[in-house]
Amino acid sequence: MTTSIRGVVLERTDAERPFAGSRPLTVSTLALDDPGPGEILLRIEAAGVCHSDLSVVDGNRVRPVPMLLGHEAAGIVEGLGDGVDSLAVGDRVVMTFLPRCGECDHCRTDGRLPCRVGSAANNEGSLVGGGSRLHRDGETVHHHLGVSAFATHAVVSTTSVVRVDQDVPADVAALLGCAVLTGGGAVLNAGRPREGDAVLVVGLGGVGMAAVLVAKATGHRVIGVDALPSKLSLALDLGADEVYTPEEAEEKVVRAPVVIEAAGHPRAFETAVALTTPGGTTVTVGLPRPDARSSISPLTLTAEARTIVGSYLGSSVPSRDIPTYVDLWRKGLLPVERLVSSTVPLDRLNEAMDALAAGDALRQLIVFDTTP
Ligand SMILES: NC(=O)c1ccc[n+]([C@@H]2O[C@H](COP(=O)([O-])OP(=O)(O)OC[C@H]3O[C@@H](n4cnc5c(N)ncnc54)[C@H](O)[C@@H]3O)[C@@H](O)[C@H]2O)c1
Ligand SMILES: [Zn+2]
Ligand SMILES: [Zn+2]
Repeated sequence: MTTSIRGVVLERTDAERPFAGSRPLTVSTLALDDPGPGEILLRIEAAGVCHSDLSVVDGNRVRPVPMLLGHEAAGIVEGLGDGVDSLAVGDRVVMTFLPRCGECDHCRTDGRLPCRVGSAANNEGSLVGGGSRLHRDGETVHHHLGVSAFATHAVVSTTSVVRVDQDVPADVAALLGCAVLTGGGAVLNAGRPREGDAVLVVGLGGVGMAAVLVAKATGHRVIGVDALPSKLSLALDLGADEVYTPEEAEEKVVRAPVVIEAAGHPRAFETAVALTTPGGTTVTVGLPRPDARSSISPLTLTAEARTIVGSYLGSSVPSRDIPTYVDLWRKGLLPVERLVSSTVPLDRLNEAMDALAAGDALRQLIVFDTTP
């Protein structure tokens, strides 16, 4: 059995983006297989547009095509595969972009290393159960990061989701799955600021701004750095204490003991290291092109005892960390919904990618008609 769905498929990568006038994303009707053992069928409620989707479109992250994009989303469980007893039909879940087997050597590092099994499936564009559940006119369409949420429905592994209570609205739940887990985890799991430490964030998109919110929610002074003045004023609105362009920050010798790089640009990584105080930690979250190279002096690490930490999915264990963010949100300390800069219909995804590439958006959210 299959379900007929509507979804946004990337037909080919588009290195000419932005503003090339090319339209590599099309809305297609696809056949979605029933969930297999350990899998669930979800009705998607809301999905955010992240730079990691754009990076597949522009070829910076090389993935197999055709691929149904979207990896930051929330949905309602509509069907259960064999052996699924941890979830019930009607549950709301946060989708996370790295399935977690919970048993491999990487999963035993408490979130520091991305699950081996999940990473291998993500690189192939398949589900951890093997193969794809998405087809179009007899052709296989690949999954994006085990999620593929730019669609009316999805089939995913239960290891890709975390259940949340119904009081957490769909827009908040969606953003918890990538921006908040990644930006928040970069601060709490990887940067680990001590009481009184300032947190500096380089790159104030959806992920960096989530880092700003989580750092503020946990009592830290926050410094925001971005190349775009519009992002600096937004960061002040969201609670940053000070904001600078990279040039201003270097000129004024602004420094912090925990610095998060969330830009995905080699120059931003250099800025992040330069703005880290001696003895401090630079956490790099951005995913630049594979051939990108940065230049830093090894001496700034040795003689001044700095640490550089890489962090994927915020070094998170999603089932442990999402409830923490939900608690902060319930207390009014983490206004996740403020990361939504606009809502877009499914058939405007090409324009949404252009807006993101131009720096004109934080999180653009696709919302679906949720009447059953
Ligand atoms: N590690 C992970 O698990 C993970 C998860 C999600 C996203 N990402 C990556 O994190 C990065 C940020 O994602 P996003 O969705 O927030 O992107 P975004 O495009 O919304 O934001 C990036 C921001 O960086 C700024 N920027 C670019 N170059 C800069 C520079 N040299 N100095 C200062 N600021 C600069 C841009 O103006 C923009 O505001 C991307 O590379 C994305 O692929 C990583
Ligand atoms: Zn993402
Ligand atoms: Zn694992």
